[in-house]
Amino acid sequence: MKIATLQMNTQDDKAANIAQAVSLIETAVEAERPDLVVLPETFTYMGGTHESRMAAAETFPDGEAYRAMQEQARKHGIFVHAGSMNERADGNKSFNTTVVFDRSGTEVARYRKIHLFDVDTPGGLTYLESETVKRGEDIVTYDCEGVTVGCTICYDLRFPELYAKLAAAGAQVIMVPAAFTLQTGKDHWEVLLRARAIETQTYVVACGQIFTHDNGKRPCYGHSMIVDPWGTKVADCSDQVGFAAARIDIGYLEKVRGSMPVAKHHVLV
Ligand SMILES: O=C(O)CNC(=O)[C@H](CS)NC(=O)CCC(=O)C(=O)O
Repeated sequence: MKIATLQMNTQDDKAANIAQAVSLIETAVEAERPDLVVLPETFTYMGGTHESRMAAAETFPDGEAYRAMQEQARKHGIFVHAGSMNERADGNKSFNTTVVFDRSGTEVARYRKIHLFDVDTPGGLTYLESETVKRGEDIVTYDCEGVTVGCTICYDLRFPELYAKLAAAGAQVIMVPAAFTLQTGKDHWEVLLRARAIETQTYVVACGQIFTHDNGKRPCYGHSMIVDPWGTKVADCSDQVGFAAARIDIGYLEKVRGSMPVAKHHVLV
């Protein structure tokens, strides 16, 4: 199984964002022949006002972005892990939702971000995601032709208990679509991704936003990467709009888990 992580720069023009995603999928499919592609958090819309974001939010399955990603899955015969899209919720809020399509374009998973980013970052930018987003409650995994894939989004990365639960549910690959900030990302992103991969002995596939959003006000860190179950980075998008790919080797994962069976050695939980 081969996965490509597609690093984007999303702005406040939904049609242009969908076009950027489609173009990256086409190029990555041509170059890498992946079985699965993953897109970043809120790849359909970033910036704007609360009103314009709500206008760009969708109901599924009739939303424009939903249908475009479903069509890409079907057209190329690949799994599309559509990082996240704003899904309309009650009370003038949305869910921050991943939808996954299989090779036929059938929806196989839907995950709503559990941990919301209400944080003052060191650079002085304040984020209050819970003001506009409703949090999800369910832990989600899906089967990708014999490989179990777990869903997380961005700030979820800081909560290892979620990753432990996904691993306990059988996850061999854990996805992390994100819009990680430059301020936090430069010091924490790779450390956290590699730690989650090492402690769960899974492939961690991270897919971020790069450059600025919201009229230059919000820089994201990029460095979408794939980390293997030993904690080694095996692919990195660096700091550009583009993609990186890696092969998921379940034999290697089993070897790592077999020689160091940490899942069987927990005594405090
Ligand atoms: O709101 C949008 O437009 C897209 N979503 C985001 O940017 C989200 C919520 S504000 N960002 C994060 O979760 C960053 C986490 C992070 O950077 C960290 O944990 O350090």
